[in-house]
Formats: sequence, C-alpha cells, structure tokens
Amino acid sequence: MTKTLKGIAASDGIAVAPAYLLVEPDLSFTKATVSDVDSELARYKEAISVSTAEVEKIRDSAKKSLGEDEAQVFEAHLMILNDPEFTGAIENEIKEQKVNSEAALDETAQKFITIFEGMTDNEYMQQRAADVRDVSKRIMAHLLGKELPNPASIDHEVVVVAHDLTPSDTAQLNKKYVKGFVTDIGGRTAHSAIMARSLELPAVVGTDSITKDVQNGETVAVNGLNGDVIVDPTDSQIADYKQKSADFLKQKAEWEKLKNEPSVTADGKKFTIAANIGTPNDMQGVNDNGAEAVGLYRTEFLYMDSKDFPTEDEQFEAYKEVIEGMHGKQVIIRTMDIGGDKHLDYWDLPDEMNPFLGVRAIRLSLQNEEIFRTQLRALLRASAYGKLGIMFPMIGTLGELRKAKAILAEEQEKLAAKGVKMSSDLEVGMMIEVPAAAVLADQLAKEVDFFSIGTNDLIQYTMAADRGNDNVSYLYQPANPSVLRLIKHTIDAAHENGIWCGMCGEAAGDSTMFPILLSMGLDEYSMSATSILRIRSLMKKLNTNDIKELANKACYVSETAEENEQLVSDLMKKVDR
Ligand SMILES: C=C(OP(=O)(O)O)C(=O)O
Ligand SMILES: [Mg+2]
Repeated sequence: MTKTLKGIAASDGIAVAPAYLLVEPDLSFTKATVSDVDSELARYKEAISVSTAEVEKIRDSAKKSLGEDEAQVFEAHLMILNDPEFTGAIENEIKEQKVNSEAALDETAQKFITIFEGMTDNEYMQQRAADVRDVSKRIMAHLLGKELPNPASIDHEVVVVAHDLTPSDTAQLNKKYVKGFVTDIGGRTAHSAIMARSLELPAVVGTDSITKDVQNGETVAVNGLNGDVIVDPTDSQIADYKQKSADFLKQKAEWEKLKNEPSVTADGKKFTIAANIGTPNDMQGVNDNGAEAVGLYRTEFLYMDSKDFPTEDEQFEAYKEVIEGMHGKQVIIRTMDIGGDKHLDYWDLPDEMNPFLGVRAIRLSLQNEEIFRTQLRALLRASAYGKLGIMFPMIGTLGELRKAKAILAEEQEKLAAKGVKMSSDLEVGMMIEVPAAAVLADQLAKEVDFFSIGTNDLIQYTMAADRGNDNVSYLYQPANPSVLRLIKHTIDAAHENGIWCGMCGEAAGDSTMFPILLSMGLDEYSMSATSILRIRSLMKKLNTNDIKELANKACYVSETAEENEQLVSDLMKKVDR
C-alpha cells in the first residue's frame, strides 16, 4: 500500500527503484539435543557448503564492481569456511555433545573469537575475530533458513534501505546499481550522508521507520531534495518523480555551465569555492564540479578503509595523488579525526560514556604520538608535490595547538636533516569546531595560517544537540544567532590577524546560510563537490553591497534561526525578481 514518509534530505537527486533491505535478520536460536547425529551433521555440512558458494559469489562480484582490495575480506571468510580446525571443532561438538548445529556453531565460534581477541600482541590475529563473527553469522542464517543482506553483491538497480549505514557499508555500495538510499536514523551531517553526497547518490535519512514500512523488492521513490520517500508509489506519483528528476537534471545542466567560471559575486568580488573529500577516488567529482581547491580531505577514511594502520608510504601515496590531482591549487588535508562516531576495527579504544566529548581527533593523536607522527611525515613528504595546508581537527585550547605544531616542527626538522624534499610554503591551520576555540579565535589566529570552521561539530557542541540524533534535530540550528555570533567572531578574528578563514562544515554549501556567510566576509567555502555549482550560481546573483547589513542583523537583531531563514528568503525574493 502506498505510504509517504518524511525524512531529512541528505543528498540531492531523485531515484525510483526496488528496495534492497540492508537489515540483519533475527538470528536467535534454541539449543536442543539431537538423537540422529548423522542427519544433524548432514544439515550442518549443507549449511557450510551453501555458505561457501555464497561467499565465493559475493567475492567474485565484489572484485568486479568494487576492486581487489574490497574483495579481500571475502577471501579471509573463505579461509575460515575451509579451515578444518574451525569446521571440525563444530562437527565434534555435534557428535560429542549431541547438540543441534546452531548451538555447536555458537559455542565454537565464541571460543575462537575469545582466543583471537585475547591475542593483544598480534593485531592480525585479533582482526580474525571479526571474520569468525561474520562467517558464523552467515552459517547461522543458513541453518535458520534466513537470508543475510550482501550489499557487495547487488547486481541490479536498487534503493538501499537500512536502519543506518556505516561508512564501510557505504563504501561497499556500487554506484552503477545503487540509485539512492533511505535510513531510519541519522542527520544531514552523519557520515553516511556525507558519503552519499560524495558518491552523488540521492539520499534521505532519519525517516524513523523505513525498514519497517518497506519489503524487499517493493518500489520506493526517494526525493533527496526535500526528504520525501514514497513506498509503493502510484503510477502518477512515479510519473511525478520522473518529471522532478528531469527538472533536477535540467537545473544541474544549467549549473554545469559555471564549471570553468571563477567564483565571483554580482559586483565582481572573488572568493574560493572548494571541495570536501574522503578519499582520492573523490577527485573525479572535485574536478567535474570545478572546485578551486580541496578545503577538507578527511583522512580518517584512509584508516577506516584499511585492515590495519595505513603505513607512512601508503598515506604518502594517497596524499600525493590528491595534491597532484589539483595541479597547484591548494589542498587542505586534515589529520585523522578518529573517535566520536568513527571507529577502527583494529584499534581497540576504551568505551566512553560520551564519545563525542571524549578522546577524539587531535586528542587521540596527541595521546598516540607515534601514529600522529607517521601521518605528519607522510603529509610533509607529500607537500613537495603541490600546495598543501595541514589542518588539525577539534583543537580546543592553545596548548593543544602548540603541542601539535611542535610535533609537526620536530618531524619537519628530522626530515630536513635527512634531505627529504618538502614544500617551502606549507600552511598550517586548524579547524574551529569547538566553541572554546571560536571564543578564543583572536588568540589562536596569531599562531596559524588559516582557520576552517567546522559547523557540523560547532553547531552540535554549541547547541548541545547530537548531530546524528533525530530527536534533537530541531535544536541543530545552523542559523541560530548563537552559532552565527561564534562564526562571525572567528572570521573577524582571522581578518584582524591577517589570516584567511574558510568553512568546511556542511553549512558552507547550504543555500540559506550562504548569503549570511558571504555578508560576514568568509573567504573560502568548502563543501560536497555536488554543491559547488549551485553555490557558485547563487554567489553570482548576490551583490555584497546589498547584503552588508545582513551579518549584523542575523547575529544581533534576530532572536531565532527562523527569523534568519526568513531574512534570507526575503532577500532571495528580491534577488530573483
Ligand atoms: C567538517 C567537519 O568535520 P566532520 O564533519 O568530519 O566532523 C565539521 O565538524 O564541520
Ligand atoms: Mg568535525
């Protein structure tokens, strides 16, 4: 039956396709004794053999659609399925304890997982615990007659439906077949949403109930522009979505004409519109959309997509590829921002009550200096290949900034002593995403070459509203005067101290925020590549003389975010007339 859901528009575009539910089935079972051991063993062996065939199929399609590296994990799964130590132990359990296969599997898998996880001095073996968990899940699903989702083996057009998508789930999606996605939870700045924008996939997040409202294979229509999702749409609704999609593509074609144009206002003032990227693979989108710089390279994805810490050389190659790909235009690379909602399977960090207020980003780097130093060396070596800016995330105090800079200077000296080639005009900057840093921006500005405002976090910390929690999304207000005052103070402090100020949070590419930021004199706007041409077109329409008063009004006269949204909407009516 047709049903419309309202979510958060997370990535532009329209898609209509059958749903692919990326939802894990309930794998609970009841332990039982068996009288006919032989037929139980036969049932168990059948589950192993269908699981093996399935993993081989997934591996082959992952190799084709995603590449050798992404397919590696399935080789590890096959090794476990073929390992007599593992499969034999389950058989013995069935024979000796006369228990059903489910119980024998669960018991044995737990034993292996405990052993592997206990090998704290051998990270490689520790990671095998995750593989055993995955493989056991698959065998269990077959024993219980349930189906596990396999995103890497999708081979027809679908809209992926999930409770939430982790960055690694998102990385497994093949753009050729995945036409969009819809989730129960998450906000516009959740990492799954950010990935969707870099993949240029229409996405709606935070619908609350999509996984319950749609069946596998049922048609879903996704409007990533306004957050609407229709389950089982009528023919006329499908026609309407197709029309909307055509209109969107037409608008995109108009914007595309600006690809090689500079970013200038109606009165000829020049600013920089840059792109945010997560991996070197995003460079295609950066160049296709005419970015004038890379304003944020989130290096944590390099760590998240690896099975172990990326080596200095692996990092160097990735950074160099991006720097060279920009042909002399600036690239700002941010040191890793692990922690918060970003985890590494191979780095067992203590659980925290409040991960977003815990050991995250620069805090983690400063507590694990060797890992930090490796990254800095890779960055310094890559700096020789173009125009690099190194940026520290989550700086909250002058002390943290000074410590990070001192470590960087030490590595720079050591490399110089070895005669390693490095850039002579490297810039060192920091993100302003902790309210304390925004308040002290006048002091911090004296010690860096640039600021980049991270509104995704600055808003969540200022408003005390989790950026991914739908229940407090009403408080997540980019245009709230409190947030705007912090932004304005930061920009003014930067300019008073002769440094430039950019923004790499999602607000930089938000059409409502943009006129206010332009009025504040923000120098650089870094956003998902797919937003660049829309913002360039908007910039072209605005005259800085006409919006001189907007910043002050938005910060000091308005009392609410809604008033500011109205101010911009009134302004745009005049501009578009
Ligand atoms: C750009 C930002 O960083 P991230 O989204 O990676 O936390 C931000 O906080 O605005
Ligand atoms: Mg941040």
